[in-house]
Amino acid sequence: MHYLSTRGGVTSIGFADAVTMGLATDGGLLVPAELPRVDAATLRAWSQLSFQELALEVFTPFVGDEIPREDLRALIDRSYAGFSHPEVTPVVEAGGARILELFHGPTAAFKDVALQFLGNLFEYLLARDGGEFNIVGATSGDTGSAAIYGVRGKAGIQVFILHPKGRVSPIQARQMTTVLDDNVHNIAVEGTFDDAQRIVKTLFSDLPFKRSHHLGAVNSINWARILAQMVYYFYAWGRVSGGDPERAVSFSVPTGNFGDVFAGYLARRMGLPVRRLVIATNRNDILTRFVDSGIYAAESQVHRTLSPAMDIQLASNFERYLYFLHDGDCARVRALFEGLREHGRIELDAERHARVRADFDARAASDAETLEQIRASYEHDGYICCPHTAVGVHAARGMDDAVCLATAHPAKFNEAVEQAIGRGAPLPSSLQGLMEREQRCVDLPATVEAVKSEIERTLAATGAGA
Ligand SMILES: Cc1ncc(COP(=O)(O)O)c(C=O)c1O
Ligand SMILES: N[C@@H](CCOP(=O)(O)O)C(=O)O
Repeated sequence: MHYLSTRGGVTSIGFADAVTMGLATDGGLLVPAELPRVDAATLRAWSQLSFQELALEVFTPFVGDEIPREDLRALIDRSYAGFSHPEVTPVVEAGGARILELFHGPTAAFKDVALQFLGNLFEYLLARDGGEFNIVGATSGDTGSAAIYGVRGKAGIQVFILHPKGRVSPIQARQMTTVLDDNVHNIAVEGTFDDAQRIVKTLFSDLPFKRSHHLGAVNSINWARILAQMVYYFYAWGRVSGGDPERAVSFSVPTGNFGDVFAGYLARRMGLPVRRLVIATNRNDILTRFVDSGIYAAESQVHRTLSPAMDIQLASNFERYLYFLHDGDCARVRALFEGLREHGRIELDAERHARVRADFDARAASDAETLEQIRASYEHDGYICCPHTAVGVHAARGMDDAVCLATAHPAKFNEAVEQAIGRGAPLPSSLQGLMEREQRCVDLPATVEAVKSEIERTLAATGAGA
């Protein structure tokens, strides 16, 4: 399998290079040159597999012969051994909905599904090919801790995680800042998640800096994130349909950076029987407005909501979707992003807009609706969902075939949960004792220069880097 950039500046690299490159060197995102098709017989066979066996089958065509099958199997097994549920991502009937629980990993959010694998993959590639990785990532709360848990203590890897100061939940902040391994470096920036993401993308676009400091990406700009997140769509479909290829299901996906729902979109393009894909947003509803109007335009500010991990204006993976929407026309994608930079908007013609509406439904939930959904699910049978999950369950109301993605454990957001139902969710053992532990984090202004010098200073002190 070969990978290319959505903007055309990278035309043919292999899987390992795509994973280590992260953001494409021309500023675009890497996508597979072709998508394998999954036929009805394969779907039937896959529906019988365990999560780990299924991951091996889904990954294989994308990895090609770059990693021997037994090595890939071992990587997958190691990545999911630490999940607390034997099914890894079980589907449950709860709170009056059908829920795909994605929070049974070490940091209690769906990011673990991909980042446990990516951490092990980085380690494998380093052991095989030599070198080092200095990972730089931006987080609105969950990617950060999942990345840190994916690579903490791993030789040859340093990880720098930028989070927006005061804009992640107290538990999310502690999950990151209480990890004191020497290779973990937390940076709280005075700004929003979009500021942090812009800084990270700027560093990756500074090719001399990227190359000399061996930067690696853990955000969903990294293709391996999308690949690993596709697996649970196939898994959930198998559990719900019993493997009947005639039976399509819908998915409702709480959305911020567009990585998760994009993984579902690709799974459908590969042949997974998906009826509707619902983009569920909070008040930061650029994607909902895009589906409704065909116009992608950020508002003047990011709104603080009860689902803070989705307080995002510009969605990273939207570019990958535009690439597929324009049938792989890289010049067109490049022009659209130049237009976004110059005029602050992308506007589709009527024909493309109709295709978007065929690809997705989109609904936004206010904080009041989010609280009301947490309450309704709880009153149904005592099931507590996190506010992000509640946004997705709310968006799926009235759909009888929907699987709602539960993206985080509710105890990570107990302030919102308490507001809704008057009590918090019990803390899983992985989240206990965090508030009492020692922390390490530096505060920085939201500028590229400040972050760059902090990375250089830290790498010089650790003896890693250039
Ligand atoms: C709990 C939670 N739900 C949903 C999302 C949205 O996922 P995505 O960014 O892949 O759209 C995020 C982070 O982005 C998250 O942390
Ligand atoms: N909500 C995310 C934002 C970053 O998204 P990613 O999928 O691109 O890593 C978070 O929790 O950090």
